[in-house]
Amino acid sequence: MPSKSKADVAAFAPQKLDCATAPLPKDWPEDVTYLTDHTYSAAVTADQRTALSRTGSDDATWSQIAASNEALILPNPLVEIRVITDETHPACGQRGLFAAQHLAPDRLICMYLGHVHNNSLSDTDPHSDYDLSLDREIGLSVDAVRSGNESRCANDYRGIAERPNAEFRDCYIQVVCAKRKDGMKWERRVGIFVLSAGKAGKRKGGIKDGEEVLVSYGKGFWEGRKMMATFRKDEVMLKTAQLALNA
Ligand SMILES: C[S@@+](CC[C@H](N)C(=O)[O-])C[C@H]1O[C@@H](n2cnc3c(N)ncnc32)[C@H](O)[C@@H]1O
Repeated sequence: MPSKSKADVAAFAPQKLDCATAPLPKDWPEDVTYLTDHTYSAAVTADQRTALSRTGSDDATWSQIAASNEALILPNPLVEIRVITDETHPACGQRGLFAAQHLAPDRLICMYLGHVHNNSLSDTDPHSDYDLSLDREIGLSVDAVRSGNESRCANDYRGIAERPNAEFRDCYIQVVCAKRKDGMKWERRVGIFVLSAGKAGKRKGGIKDGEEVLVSYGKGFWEGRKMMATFRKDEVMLKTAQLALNA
């Protein structure tokens, strides 16, 4: 297993979360199911599921997140979803994710939850803007278009700020497992983390209370949207993608 950070493992106390009774975050979209954990497509094989809890040589440095981590409380107390009303914001009218308190460098903000599917064409929604690779080697991604948590509201920094203040990072999370002696196992997830302070400490301030949490989707995301917009003759989508690419 990867090395454990003391802060992450000190207070292990698995939470039993109930989707049906968990209160929804403020401004949660009505047509999207709020998830307390991933759901899995029937096309995901037992081997792929098992591979998610197997560790490899590249992941020795990944954080291990205990079930007691504050970012796993529902709704997440570290962030708040807001509908953006600022007309200069490129995602005006949509939602964004904002810090509800100061967030220090490297802190886990939230897990990227959604429907885990395999990367075959038949199990992938090509129109989803919420699909994130979980593990390329295992061939799994997580799509939050119809179900997810606060993380699905994180916008890309382009056209909003000079640079991102957060990033998607691979990690392990403690999950309950009746088959194991100790009743738990580590399973891989992707989380949104505050960027590290950097060697020169330029980002040591982390994310301020009230600041928008901004990640980078990567240039490929916007190039893909540009291509789709051209194909669909969707002028608004094309303009947004071009603006993001120019930013
Ligand atoms: C994962 S969602 C982010 C949350 C989204 N704003 C919402 O309300 O659900 C991705 C979509 O958000 C919008 N978006 C995110 N970052 C943007 C940016 N920098 N400029 C313009 N639109 C952005 C785009 O419509 C994109 O397809």
